[in-house]
Amino acid sequence: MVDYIIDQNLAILAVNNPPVNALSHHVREGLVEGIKKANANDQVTAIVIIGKGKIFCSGADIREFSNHAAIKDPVLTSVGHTIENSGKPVISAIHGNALGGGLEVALFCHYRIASESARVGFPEVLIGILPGAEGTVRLPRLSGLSFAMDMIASGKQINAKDAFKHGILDKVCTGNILEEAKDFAKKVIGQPLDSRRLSRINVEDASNVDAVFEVALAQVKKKYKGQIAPIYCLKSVRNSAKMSFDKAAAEERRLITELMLGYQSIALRYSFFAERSASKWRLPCGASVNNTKPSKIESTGVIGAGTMGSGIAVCLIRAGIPVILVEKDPKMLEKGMETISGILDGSVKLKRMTPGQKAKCMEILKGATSLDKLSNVDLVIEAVYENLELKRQIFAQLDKVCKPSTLLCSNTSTLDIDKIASATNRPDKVVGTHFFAPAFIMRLLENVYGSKTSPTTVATVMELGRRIGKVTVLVKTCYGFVGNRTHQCFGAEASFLLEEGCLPQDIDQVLEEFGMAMGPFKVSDLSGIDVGWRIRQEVAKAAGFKLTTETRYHNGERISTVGDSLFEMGRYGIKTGKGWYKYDPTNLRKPVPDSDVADVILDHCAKMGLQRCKIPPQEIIERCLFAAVNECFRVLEERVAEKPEDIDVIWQYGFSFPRYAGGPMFYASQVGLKRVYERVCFYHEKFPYSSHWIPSDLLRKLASHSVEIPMSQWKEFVNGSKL
Ligand SMILES: CCCCCCCC/C=C\C=C\CC(=O)SCCNC(=O)CCNC(=O)[C@H](O)C(C)(C)COP(=O)(O)OP(=O)(O)OC[C@H]1O[C@@H](n2cnc3c(N)ncnc32)[C@H](O)[C@@H]1OP(=O)(O)O
Repeated sequence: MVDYIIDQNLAILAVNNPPVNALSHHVREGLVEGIKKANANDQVTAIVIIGKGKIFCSGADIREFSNHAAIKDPVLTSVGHTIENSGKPVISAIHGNALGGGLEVALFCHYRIASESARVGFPEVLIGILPGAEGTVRLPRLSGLSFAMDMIASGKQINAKDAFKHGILDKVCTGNILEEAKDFAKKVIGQPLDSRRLSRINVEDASNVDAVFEVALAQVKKKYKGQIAPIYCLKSVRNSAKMSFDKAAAEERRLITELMLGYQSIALRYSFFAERSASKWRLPCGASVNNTKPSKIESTGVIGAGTMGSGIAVCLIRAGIPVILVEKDPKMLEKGMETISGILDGSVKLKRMTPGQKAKCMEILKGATSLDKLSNVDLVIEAVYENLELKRQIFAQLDKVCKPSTLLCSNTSTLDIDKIASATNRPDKVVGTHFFAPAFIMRLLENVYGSKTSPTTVATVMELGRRIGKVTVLVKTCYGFVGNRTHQCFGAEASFLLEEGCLPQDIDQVLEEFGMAMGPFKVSDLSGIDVGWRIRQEVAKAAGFKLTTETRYHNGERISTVGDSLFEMGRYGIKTGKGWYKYDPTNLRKPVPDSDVADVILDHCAKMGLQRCKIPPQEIIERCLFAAVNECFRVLEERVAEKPEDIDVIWQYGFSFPRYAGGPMFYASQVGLKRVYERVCFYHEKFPYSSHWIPSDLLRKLASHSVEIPMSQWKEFVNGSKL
């Protein structure tokens, strides 16, 4: 796992642990052996540590952390001490990335050089820990306190040029990194090493540490609300200036141990792997990412120049994929093109894109008013409003107009893909591509297969998601798919809580304190109360009844229409300056609780004869989350989602579920399924008119076991395969 190569008078230690050169046990062993061997060889005058493949080193092997008691010697700090104490100079030669423990290895070395394109960083905070092999004690000795606090607490990666500027690197190389490392090594042979050993030098500006810490702490608390690790990162860097090197390193060890055993880090490590596992799709027929090739997509069409269509077009052109945007009303088309241009202008303003890049994007965007213009594209995404008949008409027409190989995708957020596909003669090439609004910002893409969608079609839209930078999850068709179907239960309970005693701000506050980026009523104001109203009207129409503000039940199912009263008052949310909250036109980001809304709610309750009472925060959390969790288990049971990780990724990226709480499925696993099941049964008894409280069979089966079944085994209980 570490290749030992002698090249003239140099020993080259090449870390060889694909795919990302993580510091697994054998790598750590190999580094220690290599350093010792090189020191014992009189012919060797200097040592170079380099990574094989595309990367220097991605850091500690995160998988080892789940069984940290079994982490075998040598641990990374003793590897590092062997490197630092080497009597011969050790140079790290960085290309690709040096992350976390990988950067720590470099900081143990006497010299660090890197390719121009290399990036370095301490992403540990993103998995809820801190750099635990003296990174928090060593970095400030090179870069100063303020920079170290920012870099470690944010987890951001910086490029080689910036790393050089901040003292982390000794040289930025333009040529072959190994050749440059060899030349560099020859120049430093024989030079004294003590001043190059970071454990022997002091932190500059140590006297300022408390002031620097307070400023950084205030920023971190605001930016990473609710998260523990960023604060511990700052504390550990502060220690580096207040204590001896050895004492600060021992404290760092104590802090990382505490973090690693904590709930947030366990959830964040789970989230890291869940996100990666989502891309490993598999269909019930056995086709999977490993055995199915995507088709080539070189041109696309997007139908509908409204908010969604424009947003989707931005995602495609930003990735260099040409788009024909079709909108039958020329004025709407013009407006859509302007919206797209405006979105890209925003990116230029934020320096996420140069004006030249914007111009290139606009060059590959064409407008059209007829579907005929899509005859030759490889893939079409329909993004018209949510109406099954309209979508079926469009798909039937596309089937006639487009070449036989064109994939036909719908951005429907709820409708059955099979019903759309059956309007065509190519149901194998019909698939759902459900973007979340605003499509050019939200990273989630929920791809939906129908009963006839082919593996190649699935592979193609999964690959398209990757190409446009989305976190892409595959699910099976059903009403609302995974995201909206499970989130609807969450929203329904939030509305019922309004009818029983809460105000919007009470519910939002509790759920924000739980960790949601925004409570459901702030989200509703942002997305538009009119949008929710329209969806509810469509659903009622499809179900054959008229929904009014008087409706309380349909088919024995409780319905809350309190939001519809706001719609009727023209309170659509931020866009009208009033919704669940009121907004000062000069500060639309700040929702202000509105006594008029309280009056509407109280009035609604009085009219409906609903008794109000005080509802404790714990009930708010349970009602919203457990209702969703129960539905998530049903989704798993019906194999709408293939694995619990897929559901959690959808909630994190679609509904801002806090990553440090994992997702509804992970959360349920931590609460304990027995407890979750008991509470679902309790609410089912209390609220018999909400079918989302009917306990899921899968949840019942799992909860009936005397020991908790690990998440990785839940799938085995689907379809009665295990009892
Ligand atoms: C109880 C107390 C005990 C205390 C013991 C404390 C000991 C502490 C000592 C040292 C501590 C050091 C801390 C660390 O170093 S933590 C790790 C920090 N590093 C990271 O977080 C990097 C994470 N990885 C990435 O950001 C990316 O993977 C990247 C390296 C940029 C590559 O990206 P990309 O090319 O897009 O590839 P993927 O992300 O898809 O990854 C490919 C596969 O590799 C797996 N992977 C990646 N990094 C790691 C890793 N560090 N450990 C294990 N596995 C890793 C990833 O899951 C993919 O796997 P698969 O293909 O199976 O999905």
